[in-house]
Amino acid sequence: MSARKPAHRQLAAVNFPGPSSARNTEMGCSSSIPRLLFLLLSLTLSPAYLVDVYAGSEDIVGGGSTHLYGEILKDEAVARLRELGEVSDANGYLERTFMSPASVRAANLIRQWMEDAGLTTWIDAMGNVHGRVDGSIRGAEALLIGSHLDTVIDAGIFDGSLGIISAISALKVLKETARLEKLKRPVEIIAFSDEEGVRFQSTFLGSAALAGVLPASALNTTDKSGATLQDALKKNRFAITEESLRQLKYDPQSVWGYVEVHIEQGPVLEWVGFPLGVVEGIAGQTRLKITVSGSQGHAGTVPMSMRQDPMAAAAELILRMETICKNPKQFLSYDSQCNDATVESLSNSLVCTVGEISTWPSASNVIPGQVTFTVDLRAMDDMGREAILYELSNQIYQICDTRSVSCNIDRKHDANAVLCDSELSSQLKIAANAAIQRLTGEIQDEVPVLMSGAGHDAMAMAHLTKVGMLFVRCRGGVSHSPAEHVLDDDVWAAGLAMLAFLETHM
Ligand SMILES: NC(=O)N[C@H](N)C(=O)O
Repeated sequence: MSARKPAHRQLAAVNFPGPSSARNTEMGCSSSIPRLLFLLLSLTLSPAYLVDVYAGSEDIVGGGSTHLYGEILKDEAVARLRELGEVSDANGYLERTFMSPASVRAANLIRQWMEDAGLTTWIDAMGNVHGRVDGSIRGAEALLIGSHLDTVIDAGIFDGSLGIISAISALKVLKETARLEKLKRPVEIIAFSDEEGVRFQSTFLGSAALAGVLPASALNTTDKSGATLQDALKKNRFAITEESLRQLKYDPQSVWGYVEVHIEQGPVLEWVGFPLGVVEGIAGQTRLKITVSGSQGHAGTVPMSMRQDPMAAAAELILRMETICKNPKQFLSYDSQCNDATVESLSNSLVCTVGEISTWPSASNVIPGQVTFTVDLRAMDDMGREAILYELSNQIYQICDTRSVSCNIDRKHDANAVLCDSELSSQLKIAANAAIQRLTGEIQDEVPVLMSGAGHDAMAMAHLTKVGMLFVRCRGGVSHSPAEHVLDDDVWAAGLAMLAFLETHM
């Protein structure tokens, strides 16, 4: 890896607390929910507020005791998370992007663990790892459980991996207790090959292929080195063609639903003192690549008044974007598309980020000829997100005109907001409550219900089937950072919740 790792500052990611019951079925202009209200309510109601609910849990439940399967759901799961966290393409930090050597090693490791849990395994043409056990009822629809094996650059070890490992552990418990064959429906764990979208900028490659929403044109998308997605797969002996991509799509009739466990990546569960939460919905997202082209020149000779400097233009564009995203209300005109509800929803959920920027030719004594940067924009309200994108584009073109540089906006990725299935969510809530009760020996308040600001494979899988998600508390809400941390006991709680959920399918 060429980049040197800089010193880290910790920043908490943000998820949006949601109301305590699943009901709002519309993500358009009318989806206005006072989300902070729920958080405040939870803070008042929860006796465990800001308290580690497992303080002293070893005494209460006897760490590693058989009935709570601590050896598998906690000790082994944590050891595996650490082992997988070492599988990296970089020296000294975690980086595992789509089809990299480390991601291939990770896929093989996960496959071994799936086999150890008694599952039949295979790796498909998009590099997704599958582990499946048949159900006792012939022809029953399958329960799919998944998360992703790829990571961001300088990642934490729980993002994605926790969902895969907690599911494998829960199934391993069923195997060890001779209950695997009691499952009525087939259960299939899928470790998706790409969710972060770091290499090709188009996220959910693995899950979108299985859901049948990855267009054939995606095979020609290029990474920074100019390699296509198809090349990247071919290099690892996955001979994907348009036809084989089509064949990856699951028949919706053969699938019962999709469930995903994931770290929260935000601070709410920690605030309210719960290890687990149920996800009500996931924010929609758009990724843009903006290219600003100006006039390349000598840093010492071109007078300031004669410059067409794309770097200064990019700086202005980025600051304008920040202003719009901080105050959407000031920039949107109210019409039938954009009413009070949309604006309120945007005010609560809109976030915009420039995470990557590059310049050409990138030398201190050269006025750049070109600057390219990414924009990641998310909101719970899809119409509101469109309205912001429209406003942002207008402002970008205006600024570029004024500065006599040219701008190109390339829309690299879009995913609409998704609502989790209410029935699946209640089942997950019951499972999470059961897990917490079994671990603490106490009856707690109901597990919280949250909105997710982060994107998940569940967004792609929602095109195929109903989806449900369980969040796991992480320290300080920090994610996409090596400081990401989940308590061992919370890993245990996640495994127990998955086990309780699987037991309802027996
Ligand atoms: N869970 C995640 O971090 N997912 C995405 N890749 C994202 O939100 O960008």
